[in-house]
Amino acid sequence: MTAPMNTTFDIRITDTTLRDGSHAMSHQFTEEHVRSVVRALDDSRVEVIEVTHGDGLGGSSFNYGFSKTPELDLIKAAVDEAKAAKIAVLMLPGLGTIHDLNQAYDAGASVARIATHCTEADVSIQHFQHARKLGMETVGFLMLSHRVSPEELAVQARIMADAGCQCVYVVDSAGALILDDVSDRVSALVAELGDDAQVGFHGHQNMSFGVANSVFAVRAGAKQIDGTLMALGAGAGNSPTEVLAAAFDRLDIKTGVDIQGVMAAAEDVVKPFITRMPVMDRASIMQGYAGVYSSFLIHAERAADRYGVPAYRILEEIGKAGYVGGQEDMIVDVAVQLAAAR
Ligand SMILES: C[C@H](O)CC(=O)C(=O)O
Ligand SMILES: [Mn+2]
Repeated sequence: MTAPMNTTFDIRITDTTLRDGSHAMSHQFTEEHVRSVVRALDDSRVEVIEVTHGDGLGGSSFNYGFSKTPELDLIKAAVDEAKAAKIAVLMLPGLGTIHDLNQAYDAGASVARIATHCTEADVSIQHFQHARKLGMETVGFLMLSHRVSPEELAVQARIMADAGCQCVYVVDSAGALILDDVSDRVSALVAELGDDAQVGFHGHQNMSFGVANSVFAVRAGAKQIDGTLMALGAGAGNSPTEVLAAAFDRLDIKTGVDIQGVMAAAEDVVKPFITRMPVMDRASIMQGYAGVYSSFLIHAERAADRYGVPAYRILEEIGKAGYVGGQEDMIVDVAVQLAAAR
């Protein structure tokens, strides 16, 4: 297996400010945003930096929201700026294609992170095979991992690993998992995958458990952990990279990250350009509580303004309906029904 990470450290932090943070920025990142964030993260020895539209390669669209700057230009800028860090891209099969992956690879991206709903790992098989053929490091994202049991999740992780995935992530897309929920899922994946692939964890702050859940993940055997500067990300945001680095250091879990560097990156580089600070408010807490995909927040807020119904109510109904990523267009339907029922 190609070594997915530097084994000098206990775990590897991947920063996804420039991908998950794209949701909170309504996909309006500029080349200058990318260059300044990559420079700061690279100087702080963060080993992997993800850069893509919030919904992955090819995400810029009417359904998901148009990017201000073509993502290939952002990826090229990141590659140009990074001295040591690897640049990662996310793709959701179907939304992004193998053609998009080839273009990202030609632009210099070296880590392919392929994301599927937690029950649909089989749609990622050809993408992992292709990414490995290109020589890219591979990561699998099992989104909305709270929706299935640890055992069911492990079956899906096995599908990804057999296809060539080198690290399968438990992705808490809704910020719905709490402590043991994370340990149980990570442990199940570690037991299933053994030496065949590592396990990672990607957290959201909707119920304020991002960092604590990441600690539980590491204690259960996770080797890769995601964060974003200033928590910039979908819903109430992600586990903040600067807090993860500091907390892991206090727990003597070695990450290799310069803590002062990422704190400065959050405060001096990212905070000034944030247009909408991620917060734990009624709507985002409801996402965690009702198990709703964090990326739905901005869509629900827009529908709330348009149809005069509260965003938290729209999200509550979406939780009951069990919608998954890709069903962004259904959010308007829910708002219309709530407005009609009023
Ligand atoms: C495409 C999603 O935003 C991926 C992700 O970060 C999550 O599910 O969480
Ligand atoms: Mn996310």
